[in-house]
Amino acid sequence: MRTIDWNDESNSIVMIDQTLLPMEYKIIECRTLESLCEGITSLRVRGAPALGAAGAFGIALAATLSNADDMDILTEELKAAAHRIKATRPTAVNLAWGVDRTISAIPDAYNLDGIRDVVLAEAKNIADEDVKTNKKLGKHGARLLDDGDTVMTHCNAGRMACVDWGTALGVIRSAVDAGKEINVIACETRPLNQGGRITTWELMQDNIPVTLITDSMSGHVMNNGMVDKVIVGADRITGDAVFNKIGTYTHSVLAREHEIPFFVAAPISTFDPNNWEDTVTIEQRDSKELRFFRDLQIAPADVKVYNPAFDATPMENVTAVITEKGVFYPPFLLDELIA
Ligand SMILES: CSC[C@H]1O[C@H](OP(=O)(O)O)[C@H](O)[C@@H]1O
Repeated sequence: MRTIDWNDESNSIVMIDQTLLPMEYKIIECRTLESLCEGITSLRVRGAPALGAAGAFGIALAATLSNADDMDILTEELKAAAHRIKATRPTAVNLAWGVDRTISAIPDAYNLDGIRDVVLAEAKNIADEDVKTNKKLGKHGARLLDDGDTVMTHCNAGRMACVDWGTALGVIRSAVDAGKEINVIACETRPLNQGGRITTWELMQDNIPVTLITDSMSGHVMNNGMVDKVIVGADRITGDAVFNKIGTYTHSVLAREHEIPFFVAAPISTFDPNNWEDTVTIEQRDSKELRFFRDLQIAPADVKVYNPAFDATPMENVTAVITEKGVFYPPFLLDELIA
């Protein structure tokens, strides 16, 4: 089962509900645009490439559900759906990229059913391409890892953050496939613990050795020579910064201090040449995520909370960016890289 897919029989979106992992593996179906948007905002589906596919399938779902009897009306409805989907999470550029690329297929249609067909075909193309892209990216990145390396990662940039295979974990999987022994240190990644819940679960399923640590331990493990390389995913890459899960910046500073290579693995669709660090919106999430873990209260119910979902890592802290087109070493010109 891919992380997210289209069900041709019910004309709906199916996805693994990641909020339940690792305790429960449950596949859910989104039959309405609102249920998809809820799934995105609640992180039932999450991770930049997976959000790209979710946005694309969201347009296909809106087209399928529409009762419009006119191409222009349907087109306007899909543009409204695009706006609604993009509003769910502002930082991961892939969400808007997947929506916009699917909407851009509409002019290829000659009638109402044609619109429904072309947007669904484009969404399926985006999903299929993501898997191929991650495998290419993984092979490029695998050459940067040495046999016996211990690699630290943050959050989840595995197959659950993509349609399949993964980006940061895709590099690790490709290195293991190439016969290299790789040990992973996974940071739990508060407050939603994508690392502790999902990365560990993925790697244990693949029999890749993984050790879970708290985010606050990263300096200690680096200072004690326990980390050979750091590899993370990304939600948006601008010319001057990498936007990724909160805590990534901290690890990058520590890696630089300890002269440990800090790699970012991301497809070209995560690159954003139109923005800079100071123009990107960082998603602010609900205070409840810090006051409670699931239903367990872990802080005063009325304590003031600051809960940004992402931070910005300056490109000068990044050793290399790994993409499906190859490995790029900063400083590089974004326009040339994505051309
Ligand atoms: C391969 S992109 C994964 C990227 O997305 C995650 O954020 P979220 O779990 O909030 O969607 C995190 O930043 C990962 O590095």
